Amino acid sequence: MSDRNNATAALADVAAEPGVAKPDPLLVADNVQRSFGGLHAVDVDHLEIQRGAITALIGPNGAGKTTLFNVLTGFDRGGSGDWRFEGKKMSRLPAHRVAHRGMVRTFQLTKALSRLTVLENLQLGATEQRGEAMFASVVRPLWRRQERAIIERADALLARFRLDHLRDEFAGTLSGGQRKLLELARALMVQPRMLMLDEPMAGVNPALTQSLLEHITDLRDEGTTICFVEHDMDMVMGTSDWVVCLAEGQVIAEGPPQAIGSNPAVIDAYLGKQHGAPPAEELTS
Ligand SMILES: Nc1ncnc2c1ncn2[C@@H]1O[C@H](COP(=O)(O)OP(=O)(O)OP(=O)(O)O)[C@@H](O)[C@H]1O
Repeated sequence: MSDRNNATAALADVAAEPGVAKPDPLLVADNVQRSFGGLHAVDVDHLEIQRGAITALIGPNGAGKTTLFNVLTGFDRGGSGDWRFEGKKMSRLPAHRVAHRGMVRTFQLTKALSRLTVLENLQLGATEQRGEAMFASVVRPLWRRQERAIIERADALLARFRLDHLRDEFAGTLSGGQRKLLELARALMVQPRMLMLDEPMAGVNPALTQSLLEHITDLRDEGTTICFVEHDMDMVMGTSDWVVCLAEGQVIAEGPPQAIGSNPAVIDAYLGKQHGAPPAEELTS
């Protein structure tokens, strides 16, 4: 049985209901809330993410997907609630400690990072997420050993993602798809157990789409749990084992991709919005 079949089989008996329990959850979140002034951007009662599966987080523009990612990964510490990773409390830990425990999110390449080389981006990915820079800088032999290990890992990832020929180029010169691969490689520098991908397909040309999809499913097949936010419904339907739909901060539906495409609450949520609504036929295709 392929790993996608394994992940799908593990979820086969799970009811398609918001907040439903999973057989082997890696992440369990309760009462996660984040408001901006009077706006309840995130208000999730209960959410479980199945270990070893690819979970897509969908929803119309402004549904709260990115905010939920930011709160769970410690990049936005203004939220409240209780969430556990491997059964251990993670709520309100700073991002580097969340990453140290194994939950890492990707970031779009910023202007500042564009001025670093591809290799430097990966080196930074290894240290910033670990929060060990200060300690390491006073223990030089240890620092040198770590630095060598970091470069070896970076080179292995560059080869894996076929970016090795771009190792010493400025990241700003990369194409949209190559940037996405670099973002993925940066996150993998710390060998995460759970990868949170924010719009992995945005700005990727069709030539690189398939290769990016294969990298993501390979990571799942190697045992990494993946959760991604994505507007591209082809990717959601073609890649995910489970889909969670947010609207106005709440989980309004979840289930296997085929069931979500025809779920009336999901179609209503998209059609009720002026922007970011995929046509109904895209949801059901
Ligand atoms: N820093 C902020 N200050 C004020 N409001 C914010 C802030 N961040 C997000 N919001 C608001 O919270 C709501 C949820 O935004 P969020 O970006 O999480 O949605 P999303 O589902 O990721 O949307 P999109 O698909 O368009 O990226 C929106 O109404 C947004 O305007």
